[in-house]
Amino acid sequence: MSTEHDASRADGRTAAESPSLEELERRATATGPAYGEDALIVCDRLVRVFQADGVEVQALQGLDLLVRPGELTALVGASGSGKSTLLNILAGLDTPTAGRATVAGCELLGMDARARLRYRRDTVGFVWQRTSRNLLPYLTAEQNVLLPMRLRGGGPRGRRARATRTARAHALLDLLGVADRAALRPAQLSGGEQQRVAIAVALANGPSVVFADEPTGELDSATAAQVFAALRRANEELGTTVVVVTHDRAVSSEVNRTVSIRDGRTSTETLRHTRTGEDGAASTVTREYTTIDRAGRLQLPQEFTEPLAIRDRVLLELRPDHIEIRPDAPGPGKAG
Ligand SMILES: Nc1ncnc2c1ncn2[C@@H]1O[C@H](COP(=O)(O)OP(=O)(O)OP(=O)(O)O)[C@@H](O)[C@H]1O
Repeated sequence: MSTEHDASRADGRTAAESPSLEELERRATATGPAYGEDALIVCDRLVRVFQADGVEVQALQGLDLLVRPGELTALVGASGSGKSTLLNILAGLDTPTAGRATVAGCELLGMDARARLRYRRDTVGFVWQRTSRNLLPYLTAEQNVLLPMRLRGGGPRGRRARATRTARAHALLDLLGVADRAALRPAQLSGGEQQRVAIAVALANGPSVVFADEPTGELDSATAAQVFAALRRANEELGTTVVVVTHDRAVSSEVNRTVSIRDGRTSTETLRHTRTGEDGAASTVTREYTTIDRAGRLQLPQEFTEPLAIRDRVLLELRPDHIEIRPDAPGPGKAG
């Protein structure tokens, strides 16, 4: 028997459309887990509206995103979809018009200047597209990595502490495959080497998350693959959560989770994992998902709706393990 039939009422409205008073009371008092309770990054209905020449631009339109500790996530999307706006908010450089954003327990909306400074110095690390924004040109690679540790201050002083910091800088440069470049200045390094040193700088103070905004935008594809490999190594070896923003869809093959942003909202998500077959051979399985926002809204991709001429409304049927979505049946007037 169809669940659609079960859910129908005499007034033609379904139980979901017209819940009973008891159901409304139950929903109001239900205390499920808080949204994003186990996530490191929580974006809850983020809205960012810009005013440009009297025109309102809705860069983020209620964006929901959860990133769990230890994930390596790519955010992809067309130009203008809202990626940089989101990253600027998560970086603490901009504030949303509405909604909530939390990173490693820090509420980004209510932070005063001092908390914001601490957040940017200790909790998060950044790698930007332009290498000149990442590295100081008059310092060597090693000195660049040491700088955030020095600026942090507060720790032990003296020769021993200096030796510990230097050893950490070397270990990070080594992890990222640029230890032999430690004594060189940025101008003496290739673009890919500069970005790998920049990742070491971002990791210097042991942040919970590294945000990278188009870190391979100025690199050829072979060099870009090396930089992605360095980000992956940081993620795997140090457990650092990494979020990479890019318009390059090819990164999907480099990371386990790719979230697409469309019109200021998350729209689809691709997950990759490795499966070992019965013969012991490993293969990569990739699945694409459509995301459902907190209000239960689902964006149906055009390639699904067009062939079935789906418009305006659809019929939903609840099955034991899935939901069926059907085109609206032709009305009496239309049926031949
Ligand atoms: N400061 C601003 N003032 C006015 N409009 C802005 C501002 N910043 C961004 N926008 C608008 O917000 C929308 C989203 O921009 P955003 O830069 O976040 O997109 P994006 O996905 O990062 O694009 P790209 O890949 O080209 O960098 C665009 O329509 C953009 O024009």
